[in-house]
Amino acid sequence: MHIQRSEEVGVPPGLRTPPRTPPSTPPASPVMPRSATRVRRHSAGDKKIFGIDLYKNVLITNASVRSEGGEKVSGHGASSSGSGAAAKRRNSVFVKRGSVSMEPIKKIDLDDVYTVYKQLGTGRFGFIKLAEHRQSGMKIAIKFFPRPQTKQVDFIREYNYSFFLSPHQNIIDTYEGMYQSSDDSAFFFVQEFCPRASLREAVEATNQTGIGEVKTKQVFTAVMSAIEFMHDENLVHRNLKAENILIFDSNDFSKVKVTDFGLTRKENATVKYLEYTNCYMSPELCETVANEVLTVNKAIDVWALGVIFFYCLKGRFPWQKASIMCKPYWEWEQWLKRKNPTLPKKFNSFSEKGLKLLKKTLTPRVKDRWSAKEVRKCVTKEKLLKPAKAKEENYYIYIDVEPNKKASSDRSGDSNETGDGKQHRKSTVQQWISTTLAAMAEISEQVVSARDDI
Ligand SMILES: Nc1ncnc2c1ncn2[C@@H]1O[C@H](COP(=O)(O)OP(=O)(O)OP(=O)(O)O)[C@@H](O)[C@H]1O
Repeated sequence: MHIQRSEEVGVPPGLRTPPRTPPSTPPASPVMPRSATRVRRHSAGDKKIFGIDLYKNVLITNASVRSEGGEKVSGHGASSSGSGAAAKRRNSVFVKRGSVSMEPIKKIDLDDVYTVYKQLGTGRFGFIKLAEHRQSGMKIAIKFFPRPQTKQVDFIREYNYSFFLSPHQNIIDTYEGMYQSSDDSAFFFVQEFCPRASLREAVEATNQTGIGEVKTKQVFTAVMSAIEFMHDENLVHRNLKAENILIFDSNDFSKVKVTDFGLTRKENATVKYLEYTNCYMSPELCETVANEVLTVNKAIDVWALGVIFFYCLKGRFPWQKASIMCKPYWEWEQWLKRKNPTLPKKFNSFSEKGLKLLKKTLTPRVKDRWSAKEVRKCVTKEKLLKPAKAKEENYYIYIDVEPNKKASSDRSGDSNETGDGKQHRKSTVQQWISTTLAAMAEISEQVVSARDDI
């Protein structure tokens, strides 16, 4: 299936759609991103159009990826088992060979088409370089996937999600075409270049003060539009982080786009967990052991959004890892579970609604997490921080604690800590140590039993 581009409005010369059959000579130019066509922007109606056209293709790709030995996707009934029904389904997939998702990977000599400049970023799976399209002089970003480390199916999947999500105004534009360097060293595809910075760099530039409420609202309006769009289509990004949010203008943050769809999967797909954690990962991800199979859930993205929200406003991360072995996380969890009456100090500057957003995104109970829509409503409509004067006060103390403990917890924000306060703090640390030790013992038991299962 190919989406028609009858009117290629505003396309620079030389950036037209390529012929559907692969040219015998290397393409003279990258081709236009889907968003350069006259595809109307994100609205309820558009989603329907995309839902039929775009995502059928993404599903096809997923199915073809499955049949080539990729991960299993539950919910669509396909498997690589080779049963009669599955074979039939695979056939129907291959009938679609003329579709964009099945187009060939073209081998080109990079230097014939582009002048490649500096590296813009590196990730776990590849690297991005700034380049200039020789024919048009246009600056573009090339995403490289080194071979042989990158499996072809992973490259095709990422290209397809990136390309088909491109029409959304808050998602990076990906130009049509999958390529392979002539020396076989890498696969690559081409994206629009973001000349400014990622959200990570923007926040780091504030020296741990955060980008403030106005810019946070701007960033979240854009990001939530993209994520709501993906979630409505039952796609989960799975790698939301400040590095993957690109800011095109550093002054008012009016153009913000989400990138990196390398881990994007359909909701309910089953994936193997790899031994890797970062500070955006939810506790259910941090708790898994290597090679454990997980079901993809939108709540993974919602947790990461909570971390990004905190990061934007505070200029630092709430914790390194959402595990009770990480004290800052443990303290937050204890407060959420009402086991500790005192809100950790780093959350004091949030307004009642800002704190509610954190409670409803950074909750270990997956079922209690908000939807992307609820996050967007709260961020865009509510006041997120307390007025500057009130920031030092600690309003959020649960009242259902023993009276003698309450006296000390009320004063926990004071620098002149009393004996009671010190005692309380000491017992909190002791409690954390004993919980951590117990959890470590439990986890090592789980690891042993997981190995025994194999
Ligand atoms: N179009 C672009 N323009 C400018 N910079 C970009 C662009 N795309 C990505 N970058 C920068 O390069 C970094 C790495 O890119 P990307 O996240 O796509 O790689 P990755 O290998 O998928 O990384 P990860 O380890 O997160 O999976 C990004 O964090 C971003 O800061």
